[in-house]
Amino acid sequence: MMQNQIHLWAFLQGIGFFPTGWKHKRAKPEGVFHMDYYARVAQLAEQGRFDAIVFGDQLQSRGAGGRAPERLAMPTLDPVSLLTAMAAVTRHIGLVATVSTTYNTPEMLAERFGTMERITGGRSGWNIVTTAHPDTAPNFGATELPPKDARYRNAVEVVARACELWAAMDREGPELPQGRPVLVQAGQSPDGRDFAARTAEAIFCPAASIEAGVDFRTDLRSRVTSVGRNPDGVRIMPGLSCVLCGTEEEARAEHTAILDLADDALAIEYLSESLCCDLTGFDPLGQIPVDEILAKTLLPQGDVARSIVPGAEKGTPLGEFAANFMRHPRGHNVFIGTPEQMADMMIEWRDAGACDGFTLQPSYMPGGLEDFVGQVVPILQARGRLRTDYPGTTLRETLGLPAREAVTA
Ligand SMILES: Cc1cc2nc3c(=O)[nH]c(=O)nc-3n(C[C@H](O)[C@H](O)[C@H](O)COP(=O)(O)O)c2cc1C
Repeated sequence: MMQNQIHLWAFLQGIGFFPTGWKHKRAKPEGVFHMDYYARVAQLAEQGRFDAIVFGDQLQSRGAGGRAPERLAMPTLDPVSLLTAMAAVTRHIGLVATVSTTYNTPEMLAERFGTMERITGGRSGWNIVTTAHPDTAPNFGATELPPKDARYRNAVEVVARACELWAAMDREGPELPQGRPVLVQAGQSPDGRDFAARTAEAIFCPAASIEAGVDFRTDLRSRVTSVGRNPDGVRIMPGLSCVLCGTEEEARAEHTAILDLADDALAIEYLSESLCCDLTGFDPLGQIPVDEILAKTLLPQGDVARSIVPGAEKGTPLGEFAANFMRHPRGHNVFIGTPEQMADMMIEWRDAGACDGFTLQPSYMPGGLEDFVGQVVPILQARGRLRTDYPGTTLRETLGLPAREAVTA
């Protein structure tokens, strides 16, 4: 395997990572419910020699917080079905589906991923989440989510049981190509990191700076070591979005132009969604309605207060606050510059131990992915840091992971 290889994943949810990305002239929002769009982007990611494509899940009720899906263009398609369909038009790329342990039984999980594993010829991965959105509980006959520590305790048992079921399927034959899906995780809290350390073979995380990446990876690797696992058996893949142009100045102007595609209404919908509280009836020129938000939000009040009170104290109008909030990339790294500079940055992060690779979140789709594959991938390949072909047929081989470890509750 090449030295300090950069792994690449593609997070292709919706029409791009930027909330306004779907309004970009090179976005294709009309494609999001059509297979030819997904075929095209899957083949493009494979052409760029990405390890895997990842899709999230959203089990909460739609319309939460006043969101209008047609405006934000973030459709929720079932990730297992979607990725299995993408397998039919690709040959090597891995397919990582996010599925919750809180609202699925081990038997359902074993069946779905067992099918995906066989149908994709060993390219399946499971991004294990416990579901954090409070609007989900009513869809499953409950009033509230279980507390986070209970969700993670349950997740350990669910994953261990699902692994037993895959082992049984494998024994009964025909063998599962990888024995089980590659196990992926995306939790950030101490409970989430401990869970990842016990189970995950790859981790999708935010890291806004190289220092944040080094801190996260160092912490995770030490947690992995302390449970007796090999830290080299875990790939850490922070999110990375980008705006690329021929010069840095042009890229900055393009970034501003994309953000400026938002109007007050879109920004307030996005804020409503993020705060789990419908603000669409409030005047964009009025004050931030702190008391109403804290009374109505479904999220922990302390977290919400931390994000809105400083703006309210400065007297920032609601519309302006919402527009600024949209510019904040949820803790992920957004690179703005030339393709050469982006390749330099990626190599620097990898060599500093800030990551094993990146989860690309194109700012708009499919144009953002086309630019990355056409302009950055050849530079990384020319510098010997990105593969020019796949090493085998399974996702485990592509990730260069060591032999599977047992997962026990
Ligand atoms: C990059 C990233 C992607 C995530 N994707 C999903 C998802 O698709 N579905 C979901 O229910 N949770 C998702 N989560 C949420 C986490 O799995 C987790 O439930 C949440 O971060 C709260 O747990 P924590 O406090 O341990 O981070 C994601 C988290 C991160 C950091």
